[in-house]
Amino acid sequence: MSDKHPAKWGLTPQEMATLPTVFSPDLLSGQRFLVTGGSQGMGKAMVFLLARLGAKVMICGRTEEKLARTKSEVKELLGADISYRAMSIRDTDQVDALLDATFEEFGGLDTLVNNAGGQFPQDAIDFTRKGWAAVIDLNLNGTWWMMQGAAQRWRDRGEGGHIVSNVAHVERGMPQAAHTCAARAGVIYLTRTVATEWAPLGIRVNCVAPGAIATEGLSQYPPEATRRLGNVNPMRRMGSGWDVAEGVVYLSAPSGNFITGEILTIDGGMRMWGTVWPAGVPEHFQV
Ligand SMILES: CCC/C=C/C(=O)SCCNC(=O)CCNC(=O)[C@H](O)C(C)(C)COP(=O)([O-])OP(=O)([O-])OC[C@H]1O[C@@H](n2cnc3c(N)ncnc32)[C@H](O)[C@@H]1OP(=O)([O-])[O-]
Ligand SMILES: NC(=O)C1=CN([C@@H]2O[C@H](COP(=O)(O)OP(=O)(O)OC[C@H]3O[C@@H](n4cnc5c(N)ncnc54)[C@H](OP(=O)(O)O)[C@@H]3O)[C@@H](O)[C@H]2O)C=CC1
Repeated sequence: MSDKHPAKWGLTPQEMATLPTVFSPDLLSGQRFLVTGGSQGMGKAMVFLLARLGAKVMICGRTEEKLARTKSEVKELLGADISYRAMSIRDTDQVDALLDATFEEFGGLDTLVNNAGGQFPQDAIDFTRKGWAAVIDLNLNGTWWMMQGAAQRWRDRGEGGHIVSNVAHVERGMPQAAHTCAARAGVIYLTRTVATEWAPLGIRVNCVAPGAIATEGLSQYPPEATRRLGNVNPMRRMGSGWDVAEGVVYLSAPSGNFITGEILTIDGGMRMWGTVWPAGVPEHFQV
């Protein structure tokens, strides 16, 4: 298990179109979703599942080509139309434009999924200021601009909504990813805070916290690190984007109506046992 290293990470569109789901096909009929980073990885699995359950979906990402490909795959395999907009969540003007376009096209929004994010593996002691700022800006600031912008629009329209942010399992820290650990901890505590502030507005706010999940995003990690990823939790296998997508649906559908301020951990038990070491295990920790 531990030395599994596929040539290509992630689920195929055909798998996402046919994987079994516990949810009924019309569960999200008429529900409107915005998924940031919906063009690959976990975000794309969410898009396929949401579309299969009848939701209207808007996605965004920086690369138009990947967004257009996802749209055409969803159309071809599911017969569903999704919308997209190329943008960066780090740019506040682009965040406003995306939210305005989504509310206008769909006549409102029911769930915002903050999934876009990422980082590079490095020892914290070597972070440059630019590298630190990039990871904080993407994962903490970008996520916050999306959260606040959606909540302001819901408040102004007198409507409620739901926010679910894809963070990471960070309870025991994240060696070689301290920047993203700090940013994700920030999102978790923003979630726990505004879940109370925004409850009177009818806005629920939650997170999903994945462990090691097989997605295209892992291709930017060194093989000596990714080879170990199937061995960093008690189940001794990686999760898939589908596992996380089903968690997002559980929180967003009526099953989540009384859930707010929650962090749903989807990690095969990694919070109890296993360490990722995304840049490779340092000599001191080798056993
Ligand atoms: C933890 C394991 C489990 C998790 C797995 C996943 O999340 S899988 C999902 C994984 N998916 C993703 O992560 C997807 C999204 N991630 C990204 O787009 C990038 O990782 C980003 C967040 C750094 C933004 O990048 P950008 O270019 O748009 O941003 P920018 O131009 O503002 O700042 C760039 C600066 O960042 C620095 N720097 C960058 N790389 C390295 C490095 N290898 N080494 C060292 N430093 C590095 C460097 O300072 C660089 O400046 P320079 O030296 O060029 O002047
Ligand atoms: N895979 C894993 O094991 C784990 C992943 N995570 C986190 O979960 C989330 C999803 O992970 P995963 O599916 O693996 O990631 P991927 O790298 O496969 O996908 C990331 C998505 O986010 C988009 N994106 C990146 N930067 C921006 C930006 N500035 N603005 C808008 N969109 C952006 C990407 O598109 P584009 O590049 O075109 O912008 C892409 O669609 C990320 O936050 C990740 O860090 C957390 C724990 C574990």
